[in-house]
Amino acid sequence: MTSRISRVDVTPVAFADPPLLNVVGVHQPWALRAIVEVRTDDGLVGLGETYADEAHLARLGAVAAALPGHDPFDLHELHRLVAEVLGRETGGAGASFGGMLDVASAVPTVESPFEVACLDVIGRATGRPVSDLLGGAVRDRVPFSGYLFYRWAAHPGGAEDPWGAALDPDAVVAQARRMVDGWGFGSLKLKGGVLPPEQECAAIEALRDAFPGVPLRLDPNGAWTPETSVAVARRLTGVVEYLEDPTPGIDGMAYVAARTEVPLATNMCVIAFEHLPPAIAADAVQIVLSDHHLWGGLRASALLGGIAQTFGLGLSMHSNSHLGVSLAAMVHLAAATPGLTYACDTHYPWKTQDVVAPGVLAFEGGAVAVPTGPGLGVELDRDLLGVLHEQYLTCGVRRREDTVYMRTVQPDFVANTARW
Ligand SMILES: O=C([O-])[C@@H](O)[C@@H](O)[C@H](O)[C@@H](O)C(=O)[O-]
Ligand SMILES: [Mg+2]
Repeated sequence: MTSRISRVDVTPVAFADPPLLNVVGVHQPWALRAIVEVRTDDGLVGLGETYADEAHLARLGAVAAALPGHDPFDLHELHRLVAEVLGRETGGAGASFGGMLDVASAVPTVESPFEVACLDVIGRATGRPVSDLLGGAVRDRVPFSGYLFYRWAAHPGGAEDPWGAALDPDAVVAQARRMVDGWGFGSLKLKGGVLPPEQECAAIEALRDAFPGVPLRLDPNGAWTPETSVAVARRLTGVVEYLEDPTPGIDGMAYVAARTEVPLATNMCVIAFEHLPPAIAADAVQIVLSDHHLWGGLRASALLGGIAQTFGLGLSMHSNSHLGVSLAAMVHLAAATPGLTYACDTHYPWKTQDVVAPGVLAFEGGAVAVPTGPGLGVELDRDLLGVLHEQYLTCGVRRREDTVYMRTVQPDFVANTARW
């Protein structure tokens, strides 16, 4: 008998998030995610994880309601169904995530967690890890970079966590030390766009002095003008392995790229397949950060890997605040993508709660071993899922709003890109 999808659950969850600063503001006390469970009539359950802003949740719910009766192996049909449901529900509107990432079509972001969950089902049905379904793992451990943030010691009115404030080079180095000692990261990324570029360059130079030979990245999320970006690139030539989104847009990045030897990376101006031709034609970026949540799932991200290789682009991986289901999916994808040669980003060390049972995903030497069990290789802990869902119900946060939250502290805060 062909297995059919019998039920799909989408559970919004909230987990405590520290006050991490970025160009659009500051992380709220709660980060939201949605956990997708695809059940089949032969008793399998596949997992996916995605954003949980209200509008996204409504779209996920509409697709979840349409999935029962469909074949979990038929991923082309899944794509067609998502496009049909969203066309009906939203007229094909785009979507926005966190004030930084705007996509012209919501289809890829909505399709992604269902595709991951179906691949988890297929892996469980066939007894093969998801990395095998993507062509096979070319590495058995996936290296990640330590993701450093400028941050406050505590949320307004909240308790301090063990990390403390980080608003100058010494504190950034101390944060990096904690990341390297605790997780073993062999490369470091600083989220910039928070302080004037001069101060962020000084922090990178302090990291270079404290961690000689460790690859470094700076990502101001488009906070600088093209001219400022060129000046920063000149200063940090030979210091950073790449500059990520120094300035907004393909044209701005192309202007900078033509004037520096420092490779430019992006998870902002190339976030969908239609952005690749103009970016490649303009030679705007040398490295694309893939992200299966945004690009339409694991197979679409593997396709991106192939296109990147064809056109000589490097490949790295983008992260947003996430839990263990996403980490497992990221690890399988990175393991099965030969051209993904840069350490992946992850926000994982910043969270203190999860929904997956501990044990499978562990950082050793800054890398996570690729799970070898069937599917994603991780299981939901239903008690933890319940706790994080309850937190969602009571926390009051319904969408990521870094700028709105920042204005509760600094009313005149302006979240403008290219501000310096
Ligand atoms: O978590 C953050 O504040 C990051 O700034 C995130 O929103 C970005 O999407 C991301 O990590 C990036 O690399 O641009
Ligand atoms: Mg980035």
